[in-house]
Parts: sequence; structure tokens; C-alpha cells
Amino acid sequence: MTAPKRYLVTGLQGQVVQSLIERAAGHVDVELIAAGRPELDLSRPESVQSAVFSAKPDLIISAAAYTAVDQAESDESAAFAANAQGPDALAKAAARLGIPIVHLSTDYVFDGSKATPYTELDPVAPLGVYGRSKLEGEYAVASATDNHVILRTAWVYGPFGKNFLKTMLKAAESRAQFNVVDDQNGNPTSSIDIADALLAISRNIISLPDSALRGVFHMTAKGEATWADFAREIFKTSLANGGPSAHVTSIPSSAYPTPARRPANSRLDCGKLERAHSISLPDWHLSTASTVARLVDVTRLTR
Ligand SMILES: NC(=O)C1=CN([C@@H]2O[C@H](COP(=O)(O)OP(=O)(O)OC[C@H]3O[C@@H](n4cnc5c(N)ncnc54)[C@H](OP(=O)(O)O)[C@@H]3O)[C@@H](O)[C@H]2O)C=CC1
Ligand SMILES: Cc1cn([C@H]2C[C@H](O)[C@@H](COP(=O)(O)OP(=O)(O)O[C@H]3O[C@@H](C)C(=O)[C@@H](O)[C@H]3O)O2)c(=O)[nH]c1=O
Repeated sequence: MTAPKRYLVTGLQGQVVQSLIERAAGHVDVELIAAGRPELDLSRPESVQSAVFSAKPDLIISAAAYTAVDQAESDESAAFAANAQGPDALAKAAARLGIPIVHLSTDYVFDGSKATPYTELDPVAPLGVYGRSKLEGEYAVASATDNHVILRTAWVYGPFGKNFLKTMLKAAESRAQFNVVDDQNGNPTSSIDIADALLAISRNIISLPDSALRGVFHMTAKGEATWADFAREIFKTSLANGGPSAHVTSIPSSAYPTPARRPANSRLDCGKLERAHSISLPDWHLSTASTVARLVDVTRLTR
């Protein structure tokens, strides 16, 4: 039997990393090495390089990031350090070792002015610091090595870490009504589905040299929603599973002021990923249902 491939993944407690750890456990041909602060701190490039060189991985999955969208507006240097300078150091280390890097990016690189889903060829124009810093990270990765896959995903939720779905479920234990914006359209995407896709994409690029498998790809769940649609679906499934529920009132973004502006449309067209890698993620309704069922079950058991 051949030795398992070693994947170094950045971040420890993040929702995607925790999902990857869970899903990779079922892959005997993969050894996952998760590295996070303080050993690997994206804002300290020397720590990034030494973590990579000491792990000697066969591939890097770059999943750690500064993800506090509103906080980034007043913490620009930290956001750029983690989202641009960190990935730059990671990709340069990957280039030195001659290994591929899979880097996660975001729908917030777009300004949302397009009427239809964005493709990889559409012009980028981030509205805020988080989106700008992530875009800078994409450029850094792409210029350090051709052996990269940049995956723009969106609206990530799952059983681990912090996300909109968990915020809603938790808050509904003590509140009966929520005002939620209904003029931002996107694709709620499960961290578990992302993890499965990351494992499949990593296997493809580690074994095949084709340039068509590399570059920028959009990777979100099938189907679209507003945040209000998403909240209603969360509560509908929670109720069906005996969990907390609440009434959702649709509001415009203007009635929910936040430091960062968010795109009105950040739906992503994932056709390129499907054509090149034969990968498409399940519909968000299905994955929302399984995530809610899992979380509600845990809540019940721990009461
Ligand atoms: N969340 C979302 O909705 C979306 C996320 N993405 C992208 O997907 C990727 C994964 O996101 P997600 O799992 O949700 O992220 P999380 O916010 O759940 O986790 C982020 C992780 O990054 C780590 N991190 C933050 N700053 C640093 C740093 N300076 N050095 C080392 N590690 C750091 C955090 O570490 P610690 O635990 O120590 O705080 C945490 O483990 C990111 O690249 C993100 O930009 C893309 C679209 C949507
Ligand atoms: C909690 C809450 C939020 N909202 C709104 C605020 C905002 O416009 C929208 C989403 O709120 P959040 O702050 O949870 O999500 P946000 O931080 O914007 O999520 C983004 O995170 C980064 C990391 C990404 O890359 C993006 O793809 C996207 O997932 O919902 C309500 O309208 N009512 C509420 O009760």
C-alpha cells in the first residue's frame, strides 16, 4: 500500500477546517495536518514558512482567514496580514517545495451589481476591506505559483465554529421574531460539502498535471436564497426536528446598518468547476436540513 498523502491545512478551529478533519477521517489515503496559531500565524510570514517546511506536505489547503467582515473595516492591517500576506507566504512556500496549493476565497470579491450569477470571468470590485484583502490573497497565490486552485465559496455554515445558521438557532431559544435582510442574494454553502469537495479537488490536482484543473473556480451549493429565505428554512427544519423556531420578518439592508457593505447579488456560477473537476455541491436546502437536524439533536441531548 502506498503512503498516505500529507495535506497541510491552515487553521484549527475554523468551520471548514473542523469539517475537513471530520471528513478526512474516512480517507485512508490522506493524512491531514492542521496547523494554526500560535505555530502558524498568517500575520507572521516566517511562522508560515517554518510550519510548511517542517510539515513537508504533499499539498497545502489554505483555509484560515480573517473572516470578521464588519470588524475588518476598522482593522484593515490585521485583515490584510491574514488574508493577503499570509497566503502569499504560504503559496511561496508551496512553490519552493513544488507542491500544489488549494486556497479558499469569497463571493465578496464582487460588488453585486450583476443581475445574474457571477462567473470566474466577471470583473471583481469588492465593497469592503474583507473582500479587498481576500482578493489581494488570490493575486498573491496566483502570482507565486501556477500550481494553484483558488476556490471562491460563499455564505458558509455548518456544525462547527461561528455562522449565521448557528447564530439563528441559538438566538431562537430566547427570541420569537427576527428581522432579516431580503435584498442580498447568494448561495448558502455547507462546510461539510466544502470539505468533501476539497478532498476530491486535492486528489485531482495531486495526481493530474492538467492546467484545466488549476486556476480560479466558483464553488457553492446549488440553489439561491436571501438571508431571510435562509433563516426561514433554518427555522422550518428546526421546528420539524423539535428544535427552536421563530418568525422571520423581511427587511431591506438599509434597515440593518452594518459597518461593511455587502453585495446585493453574490450568487456564483459553478459551471467551470463542474466541467473541469466533475464536482458539484448539493442543493442548500438538503445540507441545511442535515446541519439543523444534527445541531438540534446535539442541543436536545445536552439539555
Ligand atoms: N465563513 C464564510 O461565510 C466564508 C468563508 N470563506 C473563506 O473560507 C475559508 C474558511 O472560512 P471559515 O472556516 O468560515 O473560517 P472561520 O472564521 O470559521 O475560521 C477562520 C480560521 O482562521 C484562523 N485564523 C484567523 N486569523 C489567523 C491568523 N492570523 N493566523 C492563523 N490563523 C488564523 C482562525 O484561527 P483561530 O481559531 O485561532 O481564531 C480560524 O481557525 C476562509 O478563507 C474564508 O475567507 C469564503 C466565503 C464565505
Ligand atoms: C444576525 C442577523 C444578520 N442579518 C444580516 C446582516 C448581513 O447583511 C447578513 C449576513 O450576516 P452575517 O454577518 O452573518 O454574514 P457575513 O459576515 O456577511 O457573511 C459573510 O462572511 C464572509 C466571511 C464571507 O466570505 C461571505 O461569503 C459571507 O458568508 O444578514 C440580519 O438581517 N438579521 C440578523 O438577525
